[in-house]
This record gives sequence, structure tokens and C-alpha cells, in this order.
Amino acid sequence: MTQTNNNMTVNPDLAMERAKCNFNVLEVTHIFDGGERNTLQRKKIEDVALNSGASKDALGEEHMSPKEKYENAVRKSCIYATMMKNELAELSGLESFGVSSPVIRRTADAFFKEVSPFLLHLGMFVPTIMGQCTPEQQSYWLPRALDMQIIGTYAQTELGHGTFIRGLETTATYDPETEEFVLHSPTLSSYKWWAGGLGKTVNYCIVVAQLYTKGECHGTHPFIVQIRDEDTHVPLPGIKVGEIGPKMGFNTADNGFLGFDHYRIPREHMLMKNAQVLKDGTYVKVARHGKLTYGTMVFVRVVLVNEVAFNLAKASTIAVRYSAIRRQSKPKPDEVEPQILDYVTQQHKLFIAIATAHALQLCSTWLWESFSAVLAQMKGGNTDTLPEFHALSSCLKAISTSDSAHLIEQCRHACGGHGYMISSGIPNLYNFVSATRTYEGDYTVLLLQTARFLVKAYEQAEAKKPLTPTVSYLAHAFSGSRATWDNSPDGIIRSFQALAAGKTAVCVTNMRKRMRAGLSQVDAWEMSTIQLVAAAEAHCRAVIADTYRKEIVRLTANSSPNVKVVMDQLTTLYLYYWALERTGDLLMFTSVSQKDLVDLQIAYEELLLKIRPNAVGLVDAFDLRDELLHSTLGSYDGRVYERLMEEALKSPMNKEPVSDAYSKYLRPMMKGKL
Ligand SMILES: CCCCCCCCCC/C=C\CCCCCCCCCC(=O)SCCNC(=O)CCNC(=O)[C@H](O)C(C)(C)COP(=O)(O)OP(=O)(O)OC[C@H]1O[C@@H](n2cnc3c(N)ncnc32)[C@H](O)[C@@H]1OP(=O)(O)O
Ligand SMILES: Cc1cc2nc3c(=O)[nH]c(=O)nc-3n(C[C@H](O)[C@H](O)[C@H](O)COP(=O)(O)OP(=O)(O)OC[C@H]3O[C@@H](n4cnc5c(N)ncnc54)[C@H](O)[C@@H]3O)c2cc1C
Repeated sequence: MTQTNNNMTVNPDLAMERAKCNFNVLEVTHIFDGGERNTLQRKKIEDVALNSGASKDALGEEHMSPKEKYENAVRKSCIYATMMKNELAELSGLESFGVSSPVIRRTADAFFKEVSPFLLHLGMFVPTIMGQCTPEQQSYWLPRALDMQIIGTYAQTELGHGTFIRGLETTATYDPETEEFVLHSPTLSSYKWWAGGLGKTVNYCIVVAQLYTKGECHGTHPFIVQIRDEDTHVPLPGIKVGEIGPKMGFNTADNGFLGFDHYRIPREHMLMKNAQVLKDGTYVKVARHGKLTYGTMVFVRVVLVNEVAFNLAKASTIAVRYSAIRRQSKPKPDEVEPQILDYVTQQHKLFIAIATAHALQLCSTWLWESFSAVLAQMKGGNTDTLPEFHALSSCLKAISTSDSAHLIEQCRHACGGHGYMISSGIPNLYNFVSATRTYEGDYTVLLLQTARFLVKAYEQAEAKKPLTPTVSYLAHAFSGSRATWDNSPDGIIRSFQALAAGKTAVCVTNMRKRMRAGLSQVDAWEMSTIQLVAAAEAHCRAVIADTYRKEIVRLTANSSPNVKVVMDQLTTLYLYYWALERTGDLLMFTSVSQKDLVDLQIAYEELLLKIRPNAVGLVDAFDLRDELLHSTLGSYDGRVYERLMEEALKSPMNKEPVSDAYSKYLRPMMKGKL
């Protein structure tokens, strides 16, 4: 029997789950949104952006040709950009629209099943103008970019190099005669490759190139470069630009390639906040830290933690709601088939996804606040906190994107065959999030950046020198005894820190041994990189666990008792889950016994059962409108089978009773006339 809820026919199993939920869902929504005010503002923005129906497509994107898909994405980007400039900017309290509203960013997902071709304009082009220009340059470029009179992207990666920025080959050679830079692509591998929107959409881009002046190379620097005519959009002479072709995801992002044939730009188009080339070609370094030109990447790494938390919330909403309506198997012959959500293995797959979405959401807010503090210090000329922040943002980007991609795939597994349908929404989420593990710094490469910092911090701890906050636990690494296991939340967090410290110590010891045996420092480091990655991962897990726990305790201080309980259960689940995933490490670096681990497994299983009645309430608390989920399996009303059939009937393959392929191939073959 179906029930109605807000004038909506709701699947009875979902209605039953909602009736069972014992906590105030709205209170948890406020926690996830960062406060009631944010929830109210988000809802206003969503109402304005989505109630008009402008986000909807007549024909599903998945049935369009690549060209139609792209054009449709541009059409909707223009609609959304216009809304952003007008109604939404005002609602979000921004003077101008842009990078600073995660809500506006998240609401955009209702318009795009994949991504907007404007993503790089708002995600990297505008932030680079904000972060790398002098005030004069900014006052020229920023209003034009924010008003979308020009559209840009960020072209750094080349065919031959993405990770190793110092290895980029595009050159920008200063010509003092004309006061211009000459951009050139000397080899095939120097062609810019990947930049989003470059293929067909943008007319400007940030180009990262090796700067030459007075015969000397000064390393990579950013330039703002016009590549298409502002009126006709035709590529300018000296520019070779195009789209790179189909990809696993991002197929509406027209990622592109770009080559230069001695292409000239004015001297003022070098972004000169951190370094300058004077009219006569003299190079002047302004910045106090050598890596400030990497600033846009650091910004995006911070943003991505929030981005993947949101996408994981979507996947877990889809999979939990579906698991509540799906019934399968008959373990007890006299009873009806259970909801698959009742299987403990299903709970094991899904509840960690819900907890991780919370953990990453809270860590992302904390990371953003730390980033703002670092930027404020740098404004005053102090770059002391940058190395720690680079190490922190690198590992959080790596682990959050990797965990989210893995858990989204786990949500797909949890949805069985139907999860494989594009209409379930999960494949697009996975394709999007799995790319985040690679772009803006590959997983391994970024963890090795964190490992560099950890090793240095370990050496400082060894020398009894002061440590920065996120690695202060290393001070206890020299006690000589194994950390005492204790299964309280704080005890588990201390154990995670002991694992990170222990793994770092092993790396340092092994590197020293290898160097004593005759290896160079570089080779000893290289031979230890598997363990260094593991140490950085352990460090990051300790940071996430600690931050999640502290933030939940803080944010629920005034919550109602049942909300406190369910939020505590989720954080505890997160800690138990990762302790059980790392039993070998715990045995190596803490006093944990076999019995402790057996008890922990039982406590984990009991926790799953406690969370079970609130599972649908927990995903409802993410408060994701159906327009954002794009899912036949995860809609609020649970009309799963009806929606699957409706979508199947929309398939262009069902337009004709007999396919042309019958008369062309099948019939001739079957009649022996092929
Ligand atoms: C209308 C429609 C609307 C649609 C909605 C739109 C809404 C928009 C809002 C947008 C919001 C968000 C979305 C954002 C999504 C954007 C999508 C992005 C797509 C992808 C873009 C890209 O991928 S761009 C390319 C990125 N590339 C990389 O990340 C390259 C990775 N490589 C590196 O970073 C570096 O090369 C390296 C760090 C690996 C090494 O650098 P290098 O060789 O120079 O250094 P060393 O290893 O020698 O180290 C020397 C010391 O420097 C330290 N270091 C390195 N990097 C930094 C840094 N960044 N900061 C500080 N310090 C740094 C390093 O640690 C060494 O230190 P020591 O050990 O002390 O010597
Ligand atoms: C969807 C998508 C969108 C993108 N958008 C943009 C964009 O808009 N603008 C832009 O400039 N770029 C963009 N990129 C490029 C992206 O930033 C790079 O692909 C990314 O930084 C990884 O670099 P790479 O491709 O050179 O990988 P590689 O460095 O070649 O990595 C290949 C393998 O080598 C390993 N490896 C590399 N170096 C080391 C090392 N030092 N130690 C150990 N292992 C190593 C890696 O771990 C990985 O396993 C995009 C990429 C994707 C997938």
C-alpha cells in the first residue's frame, strides 16, 4: 500500500523507515550544512534555481550525441550563469557570483549530470586572477571574468607532463624590443592537454609556461592568454586548439589541447603578483615563498574535499533509499523477503559511506578555515604556515577523493544490477569522483608531498624541536614503548596517531639503513616510497578521525539527546571501521591484543544494528532534492521500479517496434543471405 507524504505518493517501506527514525532529521541537516542559517539560505537558493524547471532536459543527456550533449550543457550553463549573476548572487550575500559559495556550486549539479563547461572558468580561471594578479591586473581582468564577458580556463598540464610541473616545455620568451612574450610549443609533448572548456568554450586561458628573459630560464610562471576572437570565437593566428575526445566522464566539459606557434602576448599579460619582468627584461622575484605560483592548485585541493563529501552524500542517499525498498532472498522461510538494508553486510557497505560523508564535510569546513588563516598570514608577508598547510591539503585531497571514489563504487555494488544503470545516478557520480583522485595532483604524488613534511617533522621531534599542530603527536614517538590500546574514541584516535608515528619512524630508519649501505638520499627515498605513502595515509586518517570527532562533539553540544546519540554512533562507527581495516598495523604499533580486536569487531556489528533504524533518516538529513540526485533508485518517494520502467521506455531504441538492424543484418544472416 502506498502512502502520501507532502502530496507525494511514497513507497510504503520508505514511509515505514521514516516513521521509525528516532531523531530530529532537520537538526542533523543543520549540522551537515554548518548551521540553521545556512540551511535556510540553501533552500532559498535551491528554490529560485530549481523551481522554474530550467534544470530539466526534454531528452535525457544519456540519449544525446556528444555534440548535442555539449551544446545542451553550454545552454544550461548560460542559463545558470545568468541566474548566478542576478538572483542567486543576491541571495547568497555575494557582491558578485563566483567561487565563494559552495551552495551555488552544489545547486549547479541539478543542471548537469556530468559537468558544466564553465567549471574551470569559475573553479580555476577566476581564482587564478584573484590569487596571482597584481591589484592593477586584477582590476582589469576580474570584472570582465566575473561578468562572463570573457570565459577562461587553466592550461597547465601538457601531453608529456602533468605531475612534474618543473618539466613543462611550453616557453614564454620575453622580447624587450616589442615588450611582448613569445609563447611557443617546441614539441608535440609540449602541447597543453586536458584543460576543461578549452576545446570549444573559452576565449582566454591561464597558460603555465617556462619563462625566459635575457637568455635565462626562471621556471614556470602563469600568463593570461587570449586564444579566440572575442566576437567570432575563431582561434587566433598562431594558436592550434581543439577538443581531446571521449573520456570516462567529464564528457560535457570539452577538455582541450592547445599549441602555440611563436604567439605574441603583451608583457602585462604575465600574472605579476609573485614575480615580474620589467620592460627591459629584468626578472624580479616578489614572493617570499618559491611555490606561491602553485596557489590555485592548493585552493582547488581544499575545495575538492568539500566536493567529494557532497558527491558521497548523494551516492549514499541513493543506495540507502534503494536498499530500503528492495527486498531479496528468504533467509527465514515463514517470513516475507527482507529489505536488503536488513542484511548486516549491506549495512557494512553503506553506513561507512554515510559516516565518511559527514567526516569529510566537517573536515572540509575545518580545512577551509585553516586555509583562510594561512592566506591572512601570507597577506602580512608570513609564509611560515604554508609548508604544513601544503602537507595537510595534499593528503586530505588524496584520501578524501580516493575514499569517496571507493565508497561510491561500493554504493553501486550495494544496488546490485540496477546500480549499473546510468539512470541510477551512481555511474556518473563515480566517473566524476574517480577523476578527482587524479587531477589537481595524483593520489600517490600528493601523499609523497605529505610524507616529505612528515619525515622532516619526525627529525625535528627527534631533535626535541617544536612541532606544528597537525604533527604534534610525533613528540610521543620516542617513548620506546608501544602505544596503549584503548577502545574509547579518544583512545582509537591516539592509536591512529601511533600508527602514523610508527610508520614514519620505520621509513626514516629504513632510509638511514639504505643510505649507510651506500644508496644516495634520492635512491633511499625512492626505495621507501611504498612505506612513505602508507605513513602519509596513516597521518591523514589520524587527522580526519581527530577532526571529525572534535567537530561533532562541538557541533552537537546543544543538540537534542537523540541527535547526540546518532551522531556519536556515526563517529564511533567511523573509528571502529578504520581500526578494523588496520588490524595488522595496530598489532605492530600498539598494545592491542587479539581479544581486543575480536571484541571490537563485535562492538562494530552491534553498532550497525543500532544505526539501522535511523539509516533512511540519516540520508534524508543530507536533504538532497531529487533534481540533484538524478536517480531512478534514490528519489525521495522510492518509486524505483516505476521510474526504471519510465526511463527504459524513453530509450530511443524503443521508438520503433523493429530495429533497422533487423532488415540490414539479422534477417539476411538468419536467411543465409549475408
Ligand atoms: C554556470 C555553470 C556553473 C557551474 C558551477 C561552477 C561553480 C564553480 C565553483 C568551482 C568550485 C569548485 C570546483 C573546482 C573543480 C575544478 C576542477 C579542476 C579540474 C582539474 C584541474 C587540474 O588538474 S589543473 C592541473 C593540476 N596539476 C597538478 O596538481 C600537478 C601536481 N604537481 C605538483 O603540484 C607539483 O609538481 C609537485 C608538488 C608534485 C612537485 O612540485 P615541484 O617539483 O616544484 O616541487 P618539489 O617536489 O621539488 O618540492 C619542493 C618544495 O616545495 C614544496 N611544495 C610543492 N608544492 C607546494 C605548494 N603547492 N605549496 C607549498 N609548498 C609546495 C614541496 O613540499 C617541497 O618542500 P620541501 O620538502 O620543504 O623542499
Ligand atoms: C578529468 C580531468 C580534468 C583535468 N583538467 C585539467 C585542467 O583543467 N587543466 C590542467 O592543467 N590539467 C588538467 N588535468 C590534468 C591533471 O591535472 C593531470 O592528469 C594530473 O595532475 C596527473 O598528472 P599526469 O596525467 O601527468 O599523471 P602522471 O604523473 O603521468 O601519473 C601516472 C602515474 O605515475 C605515477 N607518478 C608520477 N610521478 C610520480 C612520482 N614522482 N613518484 C611516484 N609516482 C609517480 C602516478 O602516481 C601515476 O600512478 C585534468 C585531468 C583529468 C583526468
